[in-house]
Amino acid sequence: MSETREAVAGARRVVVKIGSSAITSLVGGLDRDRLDCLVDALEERMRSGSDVVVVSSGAVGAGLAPLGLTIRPRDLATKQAAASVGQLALAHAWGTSFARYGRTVGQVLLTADDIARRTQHRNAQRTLDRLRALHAVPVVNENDTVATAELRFGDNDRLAALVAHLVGADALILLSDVDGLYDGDPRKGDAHLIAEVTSPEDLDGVVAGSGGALGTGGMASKLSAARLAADSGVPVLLTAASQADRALGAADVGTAFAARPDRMSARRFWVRHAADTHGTLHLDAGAVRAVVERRRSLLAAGITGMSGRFHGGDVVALVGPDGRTVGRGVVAYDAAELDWMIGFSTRQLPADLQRPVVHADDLVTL
Ligand SMILES: Nc1ncnc2c1ncn2[C@@H]1O[C@H](COP(=O)(O)OP(=O)(O)O)[C@@H](O)[C@H]1O
Ligand SMILES: N[C@@H](CCC(=O)OP(=O)(O)O)C(=O)O
Repeated sequence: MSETREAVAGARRVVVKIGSSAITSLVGGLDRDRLDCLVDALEERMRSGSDVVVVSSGAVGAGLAPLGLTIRPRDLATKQAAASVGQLALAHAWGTSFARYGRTVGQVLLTADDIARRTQHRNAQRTLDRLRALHAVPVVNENDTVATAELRFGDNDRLAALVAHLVGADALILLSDVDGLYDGDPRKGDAHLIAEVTSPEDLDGVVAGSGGALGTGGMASKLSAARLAADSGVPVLLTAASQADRALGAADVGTAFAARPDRMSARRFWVRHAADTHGTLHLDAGAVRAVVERRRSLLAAGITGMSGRFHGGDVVALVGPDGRTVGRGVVAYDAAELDWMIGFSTRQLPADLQRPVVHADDLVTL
C-alpha cells in the first residue's frame, strides 16, 4: 500500500466531495438509495474517529425533474432556478439519510467571494469548525442561486479543494461516476487506470476529457483540483461513489495523488489560490531575482510601475519586465500611497513608509 493511500485511510479530518453524476440522473433525479449507501460509508468512517466534511453537488440535477426539465440547462437563470428547487431536496435528503444514525447535518452554501475575501474566508472557517465541534456534519455546496458568472468557483471539485485547505483536512476524497483517472476518456475506448500520481511526469500524455450529462467540469476539473490540493499538502483519492466504502475504508481503490511534503500555510494558500487580485505591480529584473530566487520581500526600489485601485491588505499580481506574472502577494500600502513611493530606496522614504511593499511571508511565487 502506498504512503498516500495510508495517509488517506488514516486521515483524521476528511473532505469528501460527491459529484452530480454520482447521486443524480437525468431521468430519475436524486438517487436516494445511492445517497444512503454513501452515508453508510461516511458513518462508518466517522465511527472510526474521523471528522468528515461533505461537499455535495447535485442541486441542479435534483431540480430538473420537479421543474419538468429534461436536460441540464445552459443559461444561468434556469440553472439557478433548478438549483434553488434542487438544493432544498438535496439538503433534505442528506438530513434524512444521516438521521438514520441520529446525526444532524448543517448546510453551508458558499460563493467564491466567501473564500476570496480574507474576512469572509475566516467566517466560513469558523462556521465549519463550530458545526464540527457541535457534532453536526457540514454539507457544503456552491450557493448556486446567487452565484453569478463572475462569482463562481468554476466547479465543485475546486470548491472541495479549497474547503479541504480551509478546514485543515488531512485528505480529500473525490467521488464521481468513474473509478479513477484514466490515461484517456474511458467512454471513448481503450484507456488505462492510473493508480498513483506522485509527480507531474505521471500525467504526461493523460487526456482528461469532459464530463457526463450532469457533471460540470469533467475529469479536467478533477485533475486540477486534485493537483491544487496535493500541491498544498493534502493527499487526494479519486474514485467512483459506488466504491465509497472502500475509498473511505482501506483507500485501496481509484487514483491516489501524493501530497507535497511541506504543507503550505493557510495564508500563503489563500494568497496563491483563493484570493482575487486587485492590482498589478511591475518589477525590474533585480526585484524579480530577489523575490523569486532569494525569497526576499519586495521593496519600493524594485517597482517600476503599478495599476489597479488596491488597498493595503489586498492581493496584487507581481509582473516581471517581460510581462510574465512571477508571483502574488499581499500589498502593505494603498495604491495612492504606493504611487509616489515607487523607485525610491527604503532609506529615502519617511520612517512610516519603510515597511516592505510585499513582505516575504505574504508573497508566493508562481
Ligand atoms: N481521463 C479520464 N479519466 C477518467 N474519466 C474521464 C477522463 N476523461 C473524461 N472522463 C469523464 O469524466 C466524467 C466525470 O466527470 P463529471 O461528469 O464532471 O463528474 P462529477 O459529476 O462527478 O463531477 C466521467 O464520467 C468520465 O467519463
Ligand atoms: N453546484 C452545482 C454543481 C457544480 C459541479 O461542479 O458539479 P459536479 O461536476 O457534478 O461536481 C450543483 O449542486 O448542481
